[in-house]
Amino acid sequence: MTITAPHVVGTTPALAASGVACKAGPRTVLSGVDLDVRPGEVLGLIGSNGTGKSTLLRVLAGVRPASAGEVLLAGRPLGAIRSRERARQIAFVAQEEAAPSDLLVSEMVALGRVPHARAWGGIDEASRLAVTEALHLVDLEYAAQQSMDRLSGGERRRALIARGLAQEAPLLLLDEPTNHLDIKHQLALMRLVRRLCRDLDRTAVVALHDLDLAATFCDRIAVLHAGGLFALGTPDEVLTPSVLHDAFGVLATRVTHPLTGRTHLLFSHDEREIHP
Ligand SMILES: Nc1ncnc2c1ncn2[C@@H]1O[C@H](COP(=O)(O)OP(=O)(O)OP(=O)(O)O)[C@@H](O)[C@H]1O
Repeated sequence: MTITAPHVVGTTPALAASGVACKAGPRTVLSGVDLDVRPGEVLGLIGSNGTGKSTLLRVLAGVRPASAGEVLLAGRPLGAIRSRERARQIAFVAQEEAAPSDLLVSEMVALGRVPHARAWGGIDEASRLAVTEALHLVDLEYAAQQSMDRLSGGERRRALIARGLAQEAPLLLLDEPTNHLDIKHQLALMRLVRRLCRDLDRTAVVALHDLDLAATFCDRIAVLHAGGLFALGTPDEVLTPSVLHDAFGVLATRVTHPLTGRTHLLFSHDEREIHP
């Protein structure tokens, strides 16, 4: 498999996992995961259903303990960082979250500012600006004064992402952020993540099912399969017919977009893998 060197010479990884394992009850879901996330990169996390993408993101975010191994945040053991400090450093947007329905959208997004708030302090000007900016970035300013329970599925998703952006944390961990989004907002969101990392010193790990989005917007891609890290490398290195067949059981063909010249993937079933 294409596993690139785990250590980045001369640069402390923004996030590093070494030998990470995680159990769900008695079952080991993930084991032996070694992964460095380079400052400023967008790292895609792909794999078929149940291969542990969400589990790994939760361990990297510090909201689920590893059963073995260690996670380092900018060189510091994650477990040694207090939760408030961690929340200033890591914005984690989970795959599914029941958004509080009795809040206005702007109030919900302002929850992202809690790690920055002073005790007993109200929302300050910096936080107000961060909330407005986050809503603008996800194209949801128009809904700021709406109740959360009035939002569509895609709007709710964008509101939760806005809450993560309002945290202004250098590390973004996004679990299938494009779920529920229409194609325009999927592309806009991934372009935003790309821009935040390239221009604004953020680093992102993004679990994705859409392999074309992963190919287009990620610097590197980690493939999870069979309880571990199966492949890691640039999209060209990793999104090969061979890796995709092993990891997803499908046949993949690379095609060149006639207008952009970019490589895209077409998929078909491997007849041997189809179950009646
Ligand atoms: N709290 C839990 N209790 C029991 N099993 C769990 C728990 N959390 C995760 N698992 C199991 O761990 C495995 C990995 O789940 P996880 O949600 O990390 O996969 P995933 O790659 O994110 O899947 P998907 O693509 O479907 O979102 C699955 O088999 C799941 O059933």
